[in-house]
Amino acid sequence: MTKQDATQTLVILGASGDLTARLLLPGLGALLAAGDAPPVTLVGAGTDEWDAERWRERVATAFGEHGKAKRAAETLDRTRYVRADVTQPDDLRRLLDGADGAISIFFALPPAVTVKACEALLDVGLPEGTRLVLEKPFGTSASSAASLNRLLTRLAPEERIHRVDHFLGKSTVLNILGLRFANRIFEPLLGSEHVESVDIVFDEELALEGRAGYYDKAGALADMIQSHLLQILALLTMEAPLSLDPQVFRDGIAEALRAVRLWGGDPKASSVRARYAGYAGEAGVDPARQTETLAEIVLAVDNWRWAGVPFRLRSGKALGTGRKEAVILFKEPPRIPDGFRGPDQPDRLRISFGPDRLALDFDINGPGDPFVLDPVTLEAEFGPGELPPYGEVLRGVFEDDPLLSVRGDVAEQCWRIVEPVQAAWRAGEVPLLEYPVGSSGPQD
Ligand SMILES: O=C1O[C@H](COP(=O)(O)O)[C@@H](O)[C@H](O)[C@H]1O
Repeated sequence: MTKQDATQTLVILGASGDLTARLLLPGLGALLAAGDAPPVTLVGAGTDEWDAERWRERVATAFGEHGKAKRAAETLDRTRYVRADVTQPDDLRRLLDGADGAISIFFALPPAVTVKACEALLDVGLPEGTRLVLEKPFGTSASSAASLNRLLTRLAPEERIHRVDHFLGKSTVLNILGLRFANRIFEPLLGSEHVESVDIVFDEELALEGRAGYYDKAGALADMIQSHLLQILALLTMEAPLSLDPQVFRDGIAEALRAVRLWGGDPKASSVRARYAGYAGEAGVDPARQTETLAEIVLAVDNWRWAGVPFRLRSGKALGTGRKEAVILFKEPPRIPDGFRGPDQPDRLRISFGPDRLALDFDINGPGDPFVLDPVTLEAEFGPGELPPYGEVLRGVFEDDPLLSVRGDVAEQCWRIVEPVQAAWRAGEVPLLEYPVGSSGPQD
């Protein structure tokens, strides 16, 4: 039997939630249609009173056209929904009874419920080889992440624990590795000798999209910066790994993040928080909570290569322009020969996360007068990856390959980095600014 023929059971805890419908099931559908997918038995567990037909319809809608592919159609035929309280061992036992082949349990749950479900699983006892797949946010602080890590290691070894960061399944994000480590031309320039600053920006036009229940408790800092943007920062700053072996590669990520601190150590000078006008009145929002919908922090990567280079990480919702890119701004040349005239645009490498594109901005002698400088841009399109990010994440899970999942110590590091900012915000040391919907964010 080949690896592709080995049956898998995917149990989704939190199956009636938004994440399952919006991202997880479409990702599964795409993976099942991709050709080399294993047969997957899908079990959905949630608190809603759904019958089998309602669940099947939900899965079929999320699969869309992919549902016609052989593997996806088989999954649709076999899928079942179980109404369950996933914090109760007896309910969990019922879910796992009769599971085929290797089991993956996906926790699409809020952090507090995830902890309770893991505690209940200790009572159940898991079949050998079970994988645990955990959505972000992984804990709510460095210490809660550490205690969740301790709990998880009582259930499964680290290599079977997949902490999901779907940005690590995005082809452009992964292309940072190819760009840096499969070419000679960029890597020698990446460091404090040549780089002035780095911006990692994920500005969205989207607002809450009916996700207030989750988002209002998380806020932009935890939703985007503590997780996704720090992973991008790690990929941009890590040293060349010896290989893409998960242990080696994730050691590199961990080492990069261990060097990260708040720029200047002062959250008042190095962070901005804001929310869009009208947010407090939206359905499901608790105005007393002071949740930010835009966060910005400046970080230092305090190691030999990057010391002195500020990294600005920013993400916001309901903005006028969806700007999603990492921009590496290079220093001015030491001297431009006398006699050159014209525009002097900064040299920049822009890695865009949607549309997936790479652009290099620099100056050359343009047409006409040879001593007049013209700005030019070299662009390359990446094209989409074979699978959407959640499809890529699930492929890693089914293949027992934790390469694209966040290791336990890394999750703790990411909280360690943002905690001084969270503490200063909670203490009211940094004002909560407001910005109009559709604007470019708070004005200075
Ligand atoms: O995880 C999240 O990511 C999305 C942005 O990622 P995308 O792949 O959908 O572009 C963000 O909108 C959401 O708030 C956050 O939870």
